[in-house]
Amino acid sequence: MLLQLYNTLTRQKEPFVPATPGYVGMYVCGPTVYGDPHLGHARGPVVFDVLRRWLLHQGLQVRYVRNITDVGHLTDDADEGEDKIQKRAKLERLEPMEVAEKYTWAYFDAMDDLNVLRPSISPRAAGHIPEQIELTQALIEKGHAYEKNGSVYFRVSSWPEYGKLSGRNFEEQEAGARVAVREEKEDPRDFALWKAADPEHIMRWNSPWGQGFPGWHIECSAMSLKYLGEGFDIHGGGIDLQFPHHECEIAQAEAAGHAFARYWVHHNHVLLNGEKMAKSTGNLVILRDLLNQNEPMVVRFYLLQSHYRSVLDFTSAGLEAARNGYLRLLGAYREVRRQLHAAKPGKHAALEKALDTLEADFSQALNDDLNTPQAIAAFFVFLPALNKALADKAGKDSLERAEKVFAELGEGVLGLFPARVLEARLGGALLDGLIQLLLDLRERARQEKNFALSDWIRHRLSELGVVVEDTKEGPKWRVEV
Ligand SMILES: Nc1ncnc2c1ncn2[C@@H]1O[C@H](COP(=O)(O)OP(=O)(O)OP(=O)(O)O)[C@@H](O)[C@H]1O
Ligand SMILES: [Zn+2]
Repeated sequence: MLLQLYNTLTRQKEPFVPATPGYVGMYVCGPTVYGDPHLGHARGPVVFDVLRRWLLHQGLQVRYVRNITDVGHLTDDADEGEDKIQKRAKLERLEPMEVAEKYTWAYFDAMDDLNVLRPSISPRAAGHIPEQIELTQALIEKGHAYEKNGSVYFRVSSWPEYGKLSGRNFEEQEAGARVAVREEKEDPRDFALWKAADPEHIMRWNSPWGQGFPGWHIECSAMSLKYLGEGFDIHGGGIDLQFPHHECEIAQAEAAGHAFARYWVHHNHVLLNGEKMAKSTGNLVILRDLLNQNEPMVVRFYLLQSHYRSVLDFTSAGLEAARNGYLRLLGAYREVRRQLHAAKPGKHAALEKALDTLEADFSQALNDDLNTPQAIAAFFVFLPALNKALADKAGKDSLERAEKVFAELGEGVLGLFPARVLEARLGGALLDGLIQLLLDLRERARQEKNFALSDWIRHRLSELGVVVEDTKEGPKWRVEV
């Protein structure tokens, strides 16, 4: 395995070696489902989707867990404020779980449109309360957590390694705990594992410490360990989660005696007007609007055109440029598929050579810390040679190989060419109507026993990639280009 990944924990690129040969366990922090996803929410899922697809392409088996936070994420990261979902529920006059359900599906729908493979497991925090209580109990037993007035806090002073992921020193950790430091905490850096529920708090469960709800960080430690086991391979998320969220996840798991994630991969932010796109500030582009107004693959292509560790400042001009680039690649892929129908056997030397280069450059790019812009660039370098070969009416063997490379790398790994896009019926109702007209003509020719004409119509359609099948219900057609 030649993949090098930048590991936030060691602050360097490292060769990726799975803990168990042949298998990869990967956990990515998912959304807190209290509002419509924005474009920023799509970046992580798309980037980690390509990582997952690249690992699958190497023949590895991947278990990919991406959680849904439906409880415990407060409006203030420093353990204060209201539960984000409960707050939204009051505004929308819904049950908190109705809010969670509504926005979970909005998120999943957007991910489907973006051709993001569904996770192997999408665990919900509210469905894993016993696991979170158990981990909290283990931490109390080991002296790394304490109960106060029905809430439980992690005792940061008992865990010297706290700070190793973010590199934050003592003062900087305190700064993270800024506002309204609760008097019941021994140390301002301590963070909640369990919170006692105020009388008006709706989302509450029984626990050994009375009725309450889990802290935000504990769900990810509990659920990743449950589904991926000790010392699992990759943990991902946005860089805003490095501190405190991921720092706390590590402390909770390791202080309880578990080996935790080995590679920490963090993607950078999508910006709007130079500021982080964020729900809480309203500085955002709603993902659904973008997907309705644009071919979702253009949005995916746009996200992959920058390296995941760089910021991506969203502009309409940038999206427009991505559309042009994407359509050039898609057009070339479609033309390969179209010419395949009529191609004669044989190889095209220059195309073969260009394919060798593309495959080598593509692998090198993705193995270098998932350099998707470089991998996409390899396709653009390939285009002139491909277009020349198409103009030359290249032989079928080479065209088949070109098609395979588009299918396996362009769709299989980058996820840019789902069947939906390849088979899009450009022209919609008019095209449908015209094809139906030709099929009706063919039917008439057959009734008049003019089989030469009916076969000729069918043949000409098939040259255009329209495949006609005679069924009991009459002729059916589909476009294969
Ligand atoms: N602008 C952004 N660019 C990239 N990733 C983002 C952006 N905003 C949020 N994320 C990522 O989306 C995931 C889910 O975020 P979450 O729903 O928990 O809160 P949030 O949306 O970040 O809240 P807010 O938008 O108010 O900052 C996290 O991994 C986070 O890093
Ligand atoms: Zn998490």
